[in-house]
Amino acid sequence: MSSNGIVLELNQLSCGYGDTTVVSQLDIHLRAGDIGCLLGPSGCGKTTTLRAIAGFEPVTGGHIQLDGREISRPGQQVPPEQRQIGMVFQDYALFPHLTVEDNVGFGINRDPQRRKVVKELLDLVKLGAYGKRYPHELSGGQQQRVALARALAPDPKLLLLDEPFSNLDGELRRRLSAEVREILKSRGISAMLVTHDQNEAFSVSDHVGVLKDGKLQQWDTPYNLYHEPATPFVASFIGQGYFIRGQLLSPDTVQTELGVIRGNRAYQLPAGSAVDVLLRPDDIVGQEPSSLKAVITGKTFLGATTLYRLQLPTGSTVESIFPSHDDHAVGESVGIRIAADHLVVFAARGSVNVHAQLPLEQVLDNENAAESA
Ligand SMILES: Nc1ncnc2c1ncn2[C@@H]1O[C@H](COP(=O)(O)OP(=O)(O)OP(=O)(O)O)[C@@H](O)[C@H]1O
Repeated sequence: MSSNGIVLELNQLSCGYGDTTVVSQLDIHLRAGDIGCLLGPSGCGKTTTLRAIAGFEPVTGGHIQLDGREISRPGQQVPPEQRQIGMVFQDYALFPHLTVEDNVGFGINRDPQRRKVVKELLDLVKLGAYGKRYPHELSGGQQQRVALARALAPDPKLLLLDEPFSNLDGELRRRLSAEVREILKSRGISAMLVTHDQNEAFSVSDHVGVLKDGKLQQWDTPYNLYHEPATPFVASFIGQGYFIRGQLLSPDTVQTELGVIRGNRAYQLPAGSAVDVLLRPDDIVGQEPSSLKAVITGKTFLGATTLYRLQLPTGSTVESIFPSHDDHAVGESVGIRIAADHLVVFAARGSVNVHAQLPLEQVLDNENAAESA
């Protein structure tokens, strides 16, 4: 680890294919022992970034440092096998003709401790009894655990995981991702994951970078990405929610159709500015009696809770999570109240009409237009 506790640094990193820049001026610092994640829509450059870190793609701008040592810059790069980076791929990529033990020990053939290390790692991934089996005799989840043990055997400085759970489904996927986090944390292993699954990103990682069109929108904790999104894109890509139009009354209060809402900070916009206020389903709760009424237009039963889509008197739509025993029918009018600790506000890109509600897609289109202007 370098003296500042950072294991991986991407500084103004750019890379691409031929003349096409795919990833542009990325700044990411991963602390030693942390699990980072690159998250974003298909084609935003997640895998390209991971491959650049691994040394499979040259960089066209900026540089990458691992453990205080520069490993990539334009025209110069340390070969992948000399980077001390382990990789786990979506398709496991195990050697079919080698036993589980030999797969795990493959990268440490000359290590006198090989047997001991292999045993320890197989125990770590809960496959101690499977050493003599071949990959085709294992389930998908077990094969991925072997791949993880194999990647950890040479004691890498950093582990890269490219969509490691996407060949698995449902419950197994959720369980294995939690297990992998526990394994990495128990050994203090630094890792960077690529996924397009937000739940997976949140359950595995300490920090998540949201990419859009090869640019980093925000590198932050899952909590902050959800509650303090830095851009309208992050606000819409992460979690659920609707924007309603508002007007800033003072640095921390906004007039909206749901009344005056006080935020948790001073917003850097002049009083009177038109703003778009993000309301997540957990920012609106049921309350009876309440002068604030909304009509239920949609209902999704989620088990412990129910997600309701609500229409406000002005026609705007918001969503709200109710405890599931607080059961209502579509068409019913319910009392609500705002319970937003973290009020997320962006400068509105349209008219100052407080009651106008922009569809999210339009907010994003406006943002795109502003970016390319
Ligand atoms: N070998 C290649 N040659 C040329 N273009 C490529 C190559 N690999 C990827 N690209 C392009 O680079 C862009 C980013 O691809 P990348 O695989 O990094 O995206 P991603 O975010 O990982 O997407 P996904 O979630 O779909 O895997 C895409 O437009 C893709 O078409």
